[in-house]
Amino acid sequence: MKIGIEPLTRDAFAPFGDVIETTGAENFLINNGSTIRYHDLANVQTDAEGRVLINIFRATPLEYPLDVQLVERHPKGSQAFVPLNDRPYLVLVAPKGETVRGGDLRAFMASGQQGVNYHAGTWHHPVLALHAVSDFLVIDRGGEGDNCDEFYFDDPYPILSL
Ligand SMILES: NC(=O)N[C@@H](O)C(=O)O
Ligand code: NI
Repeated sequence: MKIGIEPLTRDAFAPFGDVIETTGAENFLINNGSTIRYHDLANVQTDAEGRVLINIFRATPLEYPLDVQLVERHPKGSQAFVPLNDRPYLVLVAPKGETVRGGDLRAFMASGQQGVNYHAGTWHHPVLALHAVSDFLVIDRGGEGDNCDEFYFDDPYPILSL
């Protein structure tokens, strides 16, 4: 069984987190009218013991069709990915919960102008670059304690083809 790949929209992604893009975003002029501020695009979450990190992930594309072996979640905070090379990439998520059913997996094609912010606890596949090594600005939670739960499927599920 293959997952269908959906276009990434705020509404479709709402159960999993935020879409970071200018389209449809609240915005207003600042800097004496020379700059548009696209305001409050994502809910950055961290626990009291953590702090917010700004990172860059340089991701190498995996082999496709992809055997989805695992998803992971970060219970202590959100994790945002913003593409820096204007290249599309894949987002693979599943609803919060203690286990993941393969049938609950959702795949989205993100454009090079769209970032995503996984809310704390959202199951997701590690970053899925396409076509070429791609850089992502990543905003997530740093600090003490384990903040990465992994869930492995009994069988690679499902084949994700492009
Ligand atoms: N492990 C790590 O920092 N990366 C993953 O969380 C990911 O979502 O790519
Ligand atoms: Ni992650």
